[in-house]
Amino acid sequence: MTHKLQFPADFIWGVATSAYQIEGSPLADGAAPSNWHRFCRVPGAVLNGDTGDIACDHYRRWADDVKLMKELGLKAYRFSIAWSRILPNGQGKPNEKGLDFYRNLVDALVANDIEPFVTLHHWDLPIALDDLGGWANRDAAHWFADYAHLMFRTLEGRVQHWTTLNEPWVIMDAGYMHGVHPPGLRSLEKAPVAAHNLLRGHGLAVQAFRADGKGQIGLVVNLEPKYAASNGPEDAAALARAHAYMNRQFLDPVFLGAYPDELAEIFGHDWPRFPEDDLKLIREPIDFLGINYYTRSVVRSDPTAAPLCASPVAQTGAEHTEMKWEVFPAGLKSCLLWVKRRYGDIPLYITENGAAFADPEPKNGRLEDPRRVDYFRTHLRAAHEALQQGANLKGYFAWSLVDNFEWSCGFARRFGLVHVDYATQKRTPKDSASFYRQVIESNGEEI
Ligand SMILES: N#[N+]C[C@@H]1[C@@H](O)[C@H](O)[C@@H](O)[C@@H]2O[C@H]12
Repeated sequence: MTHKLQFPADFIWGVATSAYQIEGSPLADGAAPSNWHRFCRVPGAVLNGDTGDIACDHYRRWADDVKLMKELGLKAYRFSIAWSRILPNGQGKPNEKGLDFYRNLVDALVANDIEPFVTLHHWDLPIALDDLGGWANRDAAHWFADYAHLMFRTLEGRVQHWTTLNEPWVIMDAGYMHGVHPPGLRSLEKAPVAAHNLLRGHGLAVQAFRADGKGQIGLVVNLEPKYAASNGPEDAAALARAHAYMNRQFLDPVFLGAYPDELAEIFGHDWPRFPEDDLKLIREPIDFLGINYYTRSVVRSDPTAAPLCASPVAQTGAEHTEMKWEVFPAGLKSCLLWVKRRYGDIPLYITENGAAFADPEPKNGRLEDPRRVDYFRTHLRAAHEALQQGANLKGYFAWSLVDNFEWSCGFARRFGLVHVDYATQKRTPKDSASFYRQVIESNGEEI
């Protein structure tokens, strides 16, 4: 049954991808390897030993993919720029062919009335900078700001919506705390330093944008609402720690100018003392916030799970995706309203929302994915409820345009509205793509 939902007339409907996950050709036309190009070659790092060497071959098929976006009726396209195509050494002399790729992509999007939303950094750091310590090096903030400034000038007037970082929490947690992303560290000492330098880089890039950019600039964070497993004080304290570590660690400094107190408790003597000027820089005002939402988690106190001492409690009776994430649309609404209550009426975009399910193979040019259709339907309804309750929501980007390289899961998890046959690179729109096209055409009425 469809509901007649009214979204704002200027609501933006799009899809999202990222460079390393779809482009392939990581060393083409003067590009240098990224940290992910190297990390994929660490035995056991990526399921089935998959790499982004080919991925969705988007670097070569970009024009056809823009045509596909047009056919799907998309109004906006969120994508990231591969830093190591632009600055092979991470800094210094730009690679003109790398700049040309993104100039051509953006021009094709604009020519097809598809609004480009550009993410400057979606995890793929030039290997040269990784070798200098990556985000644990305080200079990383300046390397990033210089790269950002170059892109603002290169795409000036063609791109009106920029975001600095995609999910800095994942870069910190997966790359520096748990070692499952590059640089593969498990360091209580370096993780908070990397997080802080990511935020400093964000602040410096925003300052560069204010000086030399046009349009709007924001940040993209992943939010996962936390629910206590019981009403007991221990689980409440565990929830507070988990919530501060994942949901407040980046937003409190950006919007409130201070880190959550819980982080000093979590990191203990490894929690650094940060210069006050840093926090002033991090608080550079932004124009909008991007929220990536996938699921929620229920947490309990767990003294054996240092340093957070909080562990997730499996919701066995609930529906889950192939990522083992609970399908929980209400969490999207609570995220949007929590941000408004805590940080004010900042314009919001849902910059990623989607699900991996065990899709069948295409048959006669069609692929039925009812669970993904239902995932989008229930989450769009939750987004609409948040809008009705005052969320300043400006747009929605489905993750993802195409099946793609799902980081440490390789190609074993498919999130796309469009199926990719990786042997032939044939694209086949799934039923969810048709559903989404109707949603866009009706501006949300047909949900
Ligand atoms: N996993 N998963 C799907 C999706 C990932 O593919 C994106 O690159 C990230 O921004 C975010 O984690 C979400």
